[in-house]
Amino acid sequence: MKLIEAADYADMSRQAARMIIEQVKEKPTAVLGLATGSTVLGVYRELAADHRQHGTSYRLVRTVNLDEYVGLGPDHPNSYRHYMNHHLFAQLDIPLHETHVPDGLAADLGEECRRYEQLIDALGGIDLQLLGIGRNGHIGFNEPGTPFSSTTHVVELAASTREANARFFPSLDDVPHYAITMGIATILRSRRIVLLASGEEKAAALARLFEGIVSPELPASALHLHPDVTIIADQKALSLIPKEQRQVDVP
Ligand SMILES: N[C@@H]1[C@@H](O)[C@H](O)[C@@H](COP(=O)(O)O)O[C@@H]1O
Repeated sequence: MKLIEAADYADMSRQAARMIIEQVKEKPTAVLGLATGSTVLGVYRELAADHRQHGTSYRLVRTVNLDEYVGLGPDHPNSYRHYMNHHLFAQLDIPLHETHVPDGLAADLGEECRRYEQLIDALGGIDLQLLGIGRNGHIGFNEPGTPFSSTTHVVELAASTREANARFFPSLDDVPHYAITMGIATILRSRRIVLLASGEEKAAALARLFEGIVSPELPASALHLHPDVTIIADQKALSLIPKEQRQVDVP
């Protein structure tokens, strides 16, 4: 694992966007694995600005998102499909049919999970997967206890995750209880992974990640098993890790 220490949220966002832009320039047909949430919003703003100002093209890029709420469709303002269309896809020249998000309205959710898994393989696998991290160390919606062998599956959201995401909904009761998420094994099949962390509320999860213990109790710790992971974290997210311990070449 490689750590890039960013000064703050804006610096983290710029550095992550730079990596994505370089990936797309190097391989115009790249498959990008994308995430939702607050952390990655700055990255998407940077990509949109770069597209406007410098014309980086996404015409041949394909994308797959990590997860989606069960029961929320593209028109629902809180669905991840809606988020992606609004914050990123509408700002780029990417054809919408080349962007993929699990279908939270699928009648047969098990079948949808199998379809999504096969789709990722059919696209040739993910070149660069962008990740945020939950306060409990989740990646995608893989909550603590999820086996590292998991592929795309339906998950019941932890109470703490529903509470953390309630800020986007009218009330806690409106937050869905279930989601479809890429599994840990799906994420680990990506060729490169970039995990972002910003702010004090992520400091505890990041400190546990830096302890180097590899356990399903901290889903993000599966990233220690991957050969090409870059963490870009700002000073607040790193605040519980003494400077001399900011080495992550473990285990
Ligand atoms: N499913 C999403 C994750 O994909 C996201 O990375 C994480 C952090 O979200 P945020 O960036 O808003 O803190 O939690 C959410 O529940």
